[in-house]
Amino acid sequence: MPQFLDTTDAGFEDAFVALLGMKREDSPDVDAVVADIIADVRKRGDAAVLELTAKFDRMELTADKLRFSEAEIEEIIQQVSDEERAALELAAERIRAYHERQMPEDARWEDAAGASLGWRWSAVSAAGLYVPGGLASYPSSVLMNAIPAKVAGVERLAIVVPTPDGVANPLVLLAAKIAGVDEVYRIGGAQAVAALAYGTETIAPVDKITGPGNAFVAAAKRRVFGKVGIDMIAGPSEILVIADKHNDPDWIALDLMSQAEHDESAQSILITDDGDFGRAVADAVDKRLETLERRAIAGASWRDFGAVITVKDMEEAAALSDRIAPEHLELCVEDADALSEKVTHAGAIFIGGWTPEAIGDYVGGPNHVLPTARSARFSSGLSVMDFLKRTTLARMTPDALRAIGPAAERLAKSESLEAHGLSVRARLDKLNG
Ligand SMILES: NC(=O)c1ccc[n+]([C@@H]2O[C@H](COP(=O)([O-])OP(=O)(O)OC[C@H]3O[C@@H](n4cnc5c(N)ncnc54)[C@H](O)[C@@H]3O)[C@@H](O)[C@H]2O)c1
Ligand SMILES: N[C@H](CO)Cc1c[nH]c[nH+]1
Ligand SMILES: [Zn+2]
Repeated sequence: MPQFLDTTDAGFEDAFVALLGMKREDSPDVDAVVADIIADVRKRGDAAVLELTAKFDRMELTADKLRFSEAEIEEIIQQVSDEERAALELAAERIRAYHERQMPEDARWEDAAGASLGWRWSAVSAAGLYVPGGLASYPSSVLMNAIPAKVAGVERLAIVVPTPDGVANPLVLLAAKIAGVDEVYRIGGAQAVAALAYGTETIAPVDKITGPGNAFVAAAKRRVFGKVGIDMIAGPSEILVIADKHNDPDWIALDLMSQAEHDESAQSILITDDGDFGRAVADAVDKRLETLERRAIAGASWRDFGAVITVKDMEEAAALSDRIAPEHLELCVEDADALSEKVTHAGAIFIGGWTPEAIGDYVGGPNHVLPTARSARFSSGLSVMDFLKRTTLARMTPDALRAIGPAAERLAKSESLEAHGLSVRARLDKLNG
């Protein structure tokens, strides 16, 4: 059973704070394991990656097999049906169209002092894209990672994807081909993140690592940050549904289960202003869990991290939602647009009862790589911006230097940085003859 909370209960605040603080993806145990894995890959390169792949993905490889060859890819993707290919192509098209709109503009202007100022965007040179593959396989995550990178103009795209027991998903490889990925490596977990960050004999290091993954992947990305850039912490999935009693409890139950089935560490929460409706949804979940194929994972996640919270009204629901800062927020209420305006901290909002979160996972257009574990308070879903850097531009004319140079000299003196001040003064002296 998930937790049942009611904001009118005396112990609500403590219980809610405990819910927010649940350790799902940054436990010290996970971090210690990950620290050792990264150190091992840094020290022993391919040899460590091969050993760890044998251990965690039950696959004996040699270094020359770490990367899928072109010929292998072409052979494996023959297994994809026309229907699957069409669905992938539709998804790719919609994701590309959405992300093309995100491209920012360069800027250059002259200000009142006569200085020419601006900025210029440029893509990172090489990106490593993590595609999960442990408990489920994610061709959709190939598209969600690679398409924004391509739109941004990244030159080299390298995917890492675990293939447990050596079983490769043909759709993952086809998605990589559709999106224009250059290299695909059959490795996963912290060892793959370390290989991308530090490089090995066969894997050249990248500049930025993006993509979702389980707790080990999330911890590894935290640890390699600084050596490379990372997008965000996109760990075990989460959904918060705010729903009133006018919904079908079974639809809401399925929406909650859609994220619970990703991982035992996933989290699904329902907030409703009707306690009886909350119970009905929980009953519907139990019923669905009897037959759901992934009931072991979904049931564990629902039992350990799930919650049904009854609130007084939707204002209170929005306030609690902002404290949770969920990865996905579904608003299944009468005026969903109005309620969405009241929410600030969420990775992605799905507005109205006709928008199941799963549409966003595949074909909506927005990215499904989203911040988890309350990091939506300060980060956003994957976008072209994650693959771009902004370089600022400044050009002084003699008049501009005359106008603003003395203030720079004054501030340099105040900071006791003599050479700074002198570098300006030398030019001003020249201008003053
Ligand atoms: N937030 C997002 O945007 C988003 C999107 C898609 C998926 N996800 C999440 O991605 C995750 C995918 O997880 P997954 O497990 O299916 O695949 P994964 O590829 O993230 O993890 C599999 C790897 O984990 C490593 N691993 C497993 N057990 C380990 C252990 N005991 N010690 C060290 N390493 C270990 C192995 O190396 C294995 O290759 C799920 O949590 C899902 O919810 C999140
Ligand atoms: N819901 C996941 C993000 O948390 C993304 C995904 C891919 N496939 C299915 N779901
Ligand atoms: Zn999903």
